[in-house]
Order: sequence, then C-alpha cells, then structure tokens
Amino acid sequence: MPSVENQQQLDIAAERAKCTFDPSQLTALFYGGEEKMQRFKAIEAMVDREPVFDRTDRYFLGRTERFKRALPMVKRYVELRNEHGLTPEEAAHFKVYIDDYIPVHLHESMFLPVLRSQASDEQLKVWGPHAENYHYIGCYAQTELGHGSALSRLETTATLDLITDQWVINSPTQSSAKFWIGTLGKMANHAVVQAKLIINGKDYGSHPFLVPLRSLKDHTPLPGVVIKDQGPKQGAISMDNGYARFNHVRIPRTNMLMRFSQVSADGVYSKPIHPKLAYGGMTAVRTTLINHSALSMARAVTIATRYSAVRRQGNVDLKTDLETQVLDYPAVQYRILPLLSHAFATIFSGYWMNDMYAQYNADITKGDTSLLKDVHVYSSGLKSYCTKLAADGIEEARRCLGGHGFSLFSGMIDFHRQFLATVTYEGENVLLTQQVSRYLLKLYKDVVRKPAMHLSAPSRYIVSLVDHGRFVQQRCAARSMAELYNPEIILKAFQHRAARLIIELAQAEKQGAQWSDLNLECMRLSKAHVQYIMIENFHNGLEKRYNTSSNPTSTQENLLEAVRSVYNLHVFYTLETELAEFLEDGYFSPEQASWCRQAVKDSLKAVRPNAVGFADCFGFTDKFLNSALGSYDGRAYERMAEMTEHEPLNQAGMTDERGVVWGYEEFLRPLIFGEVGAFKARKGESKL
Ligand SMILES: Cc1cc2nc3c(=O)[nH]c(=O)nc-3n(C[C@H](O)[C@H](O)[C@H](O)COP(=O)(O)OP(=O)(O)OC[C@H]3O[C@@H](n4cnc5c(N)ncnc54)[C@H](O)[C@@H]3O)c2cc1C
Repeated sequence: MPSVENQQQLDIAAERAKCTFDPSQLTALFYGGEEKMQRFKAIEAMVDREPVFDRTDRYFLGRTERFKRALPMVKRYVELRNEHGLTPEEAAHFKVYIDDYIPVHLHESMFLPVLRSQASDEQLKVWGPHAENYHYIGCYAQTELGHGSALSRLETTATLDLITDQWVINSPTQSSAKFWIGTLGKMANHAVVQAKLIINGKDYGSHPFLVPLRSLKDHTPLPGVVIKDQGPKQGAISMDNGYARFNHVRIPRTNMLMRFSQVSADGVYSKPIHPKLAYGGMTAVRTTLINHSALSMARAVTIATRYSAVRRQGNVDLKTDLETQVLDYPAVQYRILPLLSHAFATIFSGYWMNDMYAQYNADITKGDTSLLKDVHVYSSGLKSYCTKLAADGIEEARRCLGGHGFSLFSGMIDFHRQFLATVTYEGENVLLTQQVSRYLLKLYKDVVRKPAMHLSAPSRYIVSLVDHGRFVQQRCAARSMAELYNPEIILKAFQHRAARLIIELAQAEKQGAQWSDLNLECMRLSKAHVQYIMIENFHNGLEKRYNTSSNPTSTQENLLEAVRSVYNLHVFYTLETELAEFLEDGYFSPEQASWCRQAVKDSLKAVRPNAVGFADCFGFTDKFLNSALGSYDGRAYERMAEMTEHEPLNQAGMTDERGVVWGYEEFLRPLIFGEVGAFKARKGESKL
C-alpha cells in the first residue's frame, strides 16, 4: 500500500487520467487569447527569474516588512518594463503575477488612466511623458474621511483666484481629509484630487485637479500639504493607502484636468457635453475588475479542487482500505464546483464587456456618446455582481479545505484579503445596483411611451412589458426536465424574472415610495438583470468558441461537452439560488422547481470527473498559487511540512540549538518551577 504522501500523487494522476478533454485547450480563454497567453507566459517566466519578486517567505512578513520588500520590487518592475518596452496590458499582467499590491499600483491603475482620459491633449503633451516615465508618481484622491460614495458631498475645495490665475486647494475640516488613497502615503509626488470647483462663490461640483504633493527634488511634502500613511488594513498590506490635508495649496489654473470641462482665465466655466463623461476612468477600472474576479475565482477553485482530490477523509472503501476523496462528497462539490462555473461565466462576460468598452472608446473619438450609458451601467452591474460572487465564493471554497484552509500556507487567504476591497472601491457594490436599476426603470418608462424605440440587446426583453396583460400570463414552457436544459427556455425565464422586478420597482415608485426606500428592490433587480446577461454571454461565448465545426473531431466534441457541463452547472445553481423569484408569480411550477434542483445534482455529477482538469486549465503556476494545498503535483502534506521550515518562530533567535524557545528562562521556567505563587481555588468567586 502506498504511503499517504504517495497516495496523494496517485490520486491527482488518476484524476488527470479520467479527464475527458485536454485542459490546455482552455487556458488561452483565461489569458485573453493564444497570442496574449504566449506573451504573458514569457512575463511570468521573467518575474520568476528575479529574486526580488520571490514570495517564499511572504506569508511571514508584517506590514512594515512587506512595504520595505515592495520598494525594490517597484524599482525592478519599472526597470524591466522600460527595458522590454512592455505595453500597458503586459505591464498590468506583470503586476498581477507579482501578486502583491506594490505601492505604485495606483499610479498605473488609476492616476494614469484618469490623466489619459480627462486631461486635454495639450495637458497630456506636458504631463504625459513625466507620468509615463515615473518622474511624476501619481495617485487618485477622491474619497474623504467624511464621504466616499456621495461625490456631491465632498468638502475639499478648489477656489479660483482670478488675480493670480491659480486654484486654491483647501481641506477645511477633518472630515474633508482625503483618506484611503492608494500610493499616497509614501510614494506619490502628484495626485489627481477631486475637489469642488468654486468660481466667484459659485459651486460647480466636484472636478479633477493635478496637485503636486511632494518635492521632485527630494520627495519632501510641499508647503501646505500634510500626508500620512493611514495605517493597517484587512489586505493590500504593502500598499501605502494614505491620508492628506491641503491648507490653501496654490496650483496654476491650468492644472484643472480640462478634457471635458474648462475654466478660462476670466473665470468662465464650460461644462462637459455629457455629465457622465468625466467618469470614463472608473468605467475602465470596473471593466478590469470583472476579469480580475474571474481569475480570483479560478485561483481559489484550482487550490480547492486539487486539495479536495488528494484529501481523503471519512468513509472507508473496504476493498482498498482507502478513505473517500473529499471531492466525492456532494456537499464539497456543491461548495466548490459552482465557483468554477461562475469563473467561466465571468470570463465570458468580461470578454463581452471589453468589446463594448473598446467600441465605446472608438465611438467617443468621433464624438459619439451613444454607448456611454450602456458601458457605464453594464460595467457597474457586472462589477457589483462579480466581485461579490468572487469574494463570497472564495471564502466558501476556503472553508471547504477544513482546518488547513485556515493556514496562510493554503494560499487561499493572502490574495482573498486583497480581493475583498474590490466590493467597496470603484463604486460600492450595493450603491451600483441603484444605478443599474434606475437605468432599467427609465428604459421601461420610455418603452411604454414609445414601444418602437431602439433598445440594445441586453435590455430588449423590456419590450415584453408593453403588453402587461400578456406578460403576467407568461409561464415557463418546459414540460420535462430535459426541456429545462433548452437555452432558450432558460434565457426566457431569466428575462421574465428581471422584467417582473422592473414592474415591481415601477409600481412601488408610482405608489409614492421614496427612492431611498427601494434599496432592496434595486439590489434584487440589478442582480436579476446581471444574472441574465451573464448566462446569455456564457451561452453565446461557448457556442461561438467551441461549437465551430459542422464536422467536429472527438477532441472538439469532448471539449464542447465539458464546457457545456460547466454552463449547465452555472445556470442551474444560479436558478436554484434564486428559485423563490421564479416561483412567486407562478412563472415556475413547483414541479419545474424540483427539476431545477435535480439538474444541479446532475450537473455536479457531470462536472466532477473533469474537476481537476478544469483546475489545470486555468494555467496557474505553482509559484503564483504559493499554496501548499493546491500545487500541481498534489503533494499537499509534504508541502505543508516544508513550508513550516520557513516560519520565523522555528529559526535561530526564537529557538536555540537544543530546540528551546526564546524567553524560556525568563517567562516559562518560573511557571514550570512554581516561582509565580500557588493557585488557590476559591469556590464561586475570585479574590478581586
Ligand atoms: C483598499 C481600498 C482602496 C481604496 N483606494 C482608493 C483610492 O485610491 N482613491 C480613492 O479616492 N478612494 C479609494 N478608496 C475608497 C473607496 O472608493 C470608498 O471606500 C468607496 O467608494 C465607498 O465609499 P465609503 O467608504 O464612503 O462608503 P459609504 O458610502 O460610507 O458606505 C457605507 C455603507 O453605506 C451604504 N450606503 C451609502 N450611501 C448609500 C445610499 N445612498 N443608499 C444606500 N446605501 C448607502 C453603503 O452601501 C455601505 O454599506 C479605497 C477603499 C479601499 C477599501
């Protein structure tokens, strides 16, 4: 009989042997295409060669040490970026692969995109080269201690001094201090500051300004600027999220970012052609967060699936005397495999969103803003839904690992801590659902007035509400469980549910409810709409990519079948989670609901044999996963033990050569030898 360690390697090999498709055929999907995958893999190899990015002891480091480690990483990253002329996309992958929020992260993820999208061409000519070359290191300073979401309530002011042709930037109160600003605390020498624009006492609302923070000669804070690192946080440990106050800091009038709004030397304000244009930078970041959610889910699934395949626990097979692989328990499958399906659903929606965003960018250069609302609403809705799906799902997958999931060596904790912030920044998730719902409500009202109006594809189902009498008669057409697998029936069901929630929101509003009383309706509606478009994107994406040949080879067929099983799991798991909303107006019958539950079980069974294949298909390297439990070779127990070797408590200084712990003489010996007085038990009360 093999040792437990060998058994783990046998188990993972057996899992790979029974996989019905070739996992490497799917890897490019997660890298954004074959060609990109080759380039990104070369970047990963480059990072792995550099000692400065080594992550062996990362889990043992505290905040200050992680920040200090991050500085050489910053320097080496910029050197390599320059040496190899990395594109912004390649540079972004480089940073994803480093897998630590290096403290200039916000320079490229927020400061530069905002500058590129909101500075005028003339401003970009001057600032662009400084910013692209890290002469200017920038951050994006919007949030204040007192307000984050409510942009209109920000207190920092930029008041025009017509005599000197300058803005005076001021934080009048403690609550107006900028807070949470990544890259500000220690690194940035410039910030794009959102401040209320004031001319001759008139407040024109929040606008972006380029504000120098630190001297370009010696990095000291400039007069009137108080900056601090804001302190410890749940994640993003190496990042210097910071705090700043401005005491009547003067900047030239031309430091207002003037692509969309302008202010002339005589104080005349021109507003943008579209009020939402100024938020273009945020939309771009939200779009990348959708892809980031998919990769984070995939990462958790890789670790959880591989470990659950090599972890044996509980029921014993009398023939082999082996315990059951925990991945064979339906309760474990039910908590891990849907996350796999959500990762696929999210990546397909990421593609869809990227295409829409690219189209929008092409249009905008021609002055066409027609896609702006869709881009804004769908990036908001997807960001809100997908980051929550990932944040919750990764935690559930971690719990599936039992006790070892609580160790940082699992590889499930450090990255999840970083990820958790995505539900809050770039638009707090719950608030974003209000924007999605408001938009759908408006479309509904418009379409009722003008039924022939054009609706973009994802909201076209709203037309079904024009004939209300017919709409309420709609019922799910599936007459058997097999028919429930028909994609058209499924899409209709999700459309019906979202449409019904739109009417309910409209009715509540009509009956006089305040918008702020309708938070829950908005959360429900936004989720329903996003779930519908994700299912549609998944279906369209998989058919387009993997159902391409009229005469498929068996390899192509197997791949298509495998991805369809994941699609079914995504559909039925989502449907089951939301069953009440399909039942409450009678659209589903109780029998159809029970078919749906059965379909979840059947889909889990269909995905199970390929589970490790799917974990492999994402293409994560062991170095990136940094997980004792989820490495490719399945040697979970050996790696757990190996990683303890690096624990500082086990090193010289904390343990002497005989294995005795530091502090024994001073603190432990007195206890063990009774030098701290004898304990006198008293009945019912202490001596206090
Ligand atoms: C790690 C991290 C990094 C960040 N980096 C940056 C940065 O670089 N630059 C920057 O400017 N900011 C940054 N932020 C700030 C972030 O953008 C804000 O925290 C976010 O916008 C939420 O705002 P808030 O903190 O004011 O939350 P609040 O708006 O105070 O939200 C608190 C609660 O109230 C609810 N709520 C608020 N308003 C409403 C409403 N109208 N209706 C219903 N519910 C409501 C919210 O849903 C939430 O549950 C960062 C935050 C984090 C955590």
